[in-house]
Amino acid sequence: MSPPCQGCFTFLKLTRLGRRPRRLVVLVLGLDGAGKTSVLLRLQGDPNQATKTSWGFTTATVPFDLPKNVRESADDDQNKKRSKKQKPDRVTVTLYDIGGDVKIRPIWKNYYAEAHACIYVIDSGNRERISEASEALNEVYQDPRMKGKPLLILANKQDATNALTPAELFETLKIQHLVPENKTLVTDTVNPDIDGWWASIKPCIANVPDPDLDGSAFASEMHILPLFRVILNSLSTLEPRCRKDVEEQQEEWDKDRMEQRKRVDDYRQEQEKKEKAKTKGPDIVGSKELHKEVETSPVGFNDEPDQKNGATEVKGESKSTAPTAINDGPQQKGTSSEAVTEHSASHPATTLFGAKSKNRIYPVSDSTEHHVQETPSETSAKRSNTVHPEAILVESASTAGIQHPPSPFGVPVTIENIHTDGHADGEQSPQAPRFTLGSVPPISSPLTSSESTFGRARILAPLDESAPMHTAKPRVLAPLATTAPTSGALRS
Ligand SMILES: Nc1nc2c(ncn2[C@@H]2O[C@H](COP(=O)(O)OP(=O)(O)OP(=O)(O)O)[C@@H](O)[C@H]2O)c(=O)[nH]1
Ligand SMILES: [Mg+2]
Repeated sequence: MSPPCQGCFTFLKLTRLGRRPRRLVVLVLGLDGAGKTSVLLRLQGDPNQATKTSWGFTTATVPFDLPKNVRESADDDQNKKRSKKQKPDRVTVTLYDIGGDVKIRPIWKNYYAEAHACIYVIDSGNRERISEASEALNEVYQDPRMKGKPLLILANKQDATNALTPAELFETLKIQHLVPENKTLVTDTVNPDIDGWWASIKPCIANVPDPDLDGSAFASEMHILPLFRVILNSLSTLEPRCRKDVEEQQEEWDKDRMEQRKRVDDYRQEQEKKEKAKTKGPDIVGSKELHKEVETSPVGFNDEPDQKNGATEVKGESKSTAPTAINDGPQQKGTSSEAVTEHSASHPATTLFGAKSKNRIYPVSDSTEHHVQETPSETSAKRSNTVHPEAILVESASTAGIQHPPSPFGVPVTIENIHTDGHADGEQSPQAPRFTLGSVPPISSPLTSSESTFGRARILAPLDESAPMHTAKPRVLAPLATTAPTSGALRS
């Protein structure tokens, strides 16, 4: 038998000897304020940072060296010596710290497929919310994509007066029925037997820096390294399962996207039909009479085309036929067609715009592709010849659902997720090789109780600064349905 080539040999050496870092994916979940971000900072050796509520998720990719015999290393000298001789397994772990607020919890499920395990953080000092924490945890592990995956429960805030002990949590959480066959759920009082380990509950204080406990020591102390070991031991079954789930999820998202695109196309076609039906008589573009009228009567130009070019029609149609909720309530300053119409009629810039741009009623380009809405926005103009994008609010199930939708316009769009605290995450559609971020007019009215903060997005049509005037116009924005979730990063 011929010896393996040098490259193959190196590869074999790396994999066989366990030196090749393996990437594990672990979700860090729990209610808001439980201490997830604090745990993450602690693992990264940076516990002094102040945390604030995470509106989205943060990821940290951290390398860890797993001692060979994690389970015995604490109390068995022989094993200690033996494992010292053996090189540790090097793993790279991507930890997803996802916000725990009730409004953001729906996005947790978007990460189940790729996760190998979960660290669930509980504020053990907050007895009023233990049942909520238990419900949320049960929901996670009832999902087929999470069932049976290793779980570590951190009974955090053990420094709080009246904090529940791990044993009390063990009783309260009611997750025994989720324990897979031949696996055990253990509290800190039992040294976890790695092979039969499904879940462990570990007392934790995440936000108090301890000079003797760096990230790695903290991970070891908190059963986080044993958790990684459990994952490694089950990787041969976990990995194919994750791959299959991720593929299925991707297919589902692609299907959603296609359906969404179809809805938008149908909507557009319907709009076009109605628009055509309203422009009775000869086609506007071919009408010499209209040309004449436009050139001689700027006032008529402003009034008449507004009725015809789609601005008012979009308003009417969006109310009655939009496949998803287009909210053109008063808070959408400059976004509803109503606002557009008022603006067109009253703002002095309208005349200027109308007089300048014949494209207004004779759209030059791609009019079959996009409706063109040509009302200038006086508030957000950044350059004199820029027509600023109008926006609509759409509703969606969650932030994840609107984070990276495919552009419904066939051109890149910018998505702004608006949050209760007023901050917005500018997100780009994946089809956005380049676009200009429009300045987003603030939402002036508070969100109504029926509107989830994460259920609203402002979608801005693109502006291409380098494009000729007619292509830099704002588009009439079609409604966007609930869309595929994503794995992009939201700022927290
Ligand atoms: N007393 C005490 N406070 C803690 C502990 N761990 C975290 N905290 C504090 O609890 C608060 C919330 O912690 P975070 O880490 O931001 O909580 P989170 O789970 O990330 O919360 P969301 O991002 O809202 O989901 C912060 O003020 C932390 O300093 C702990 O062990 N003991
Ligand atoms: Mg957080």
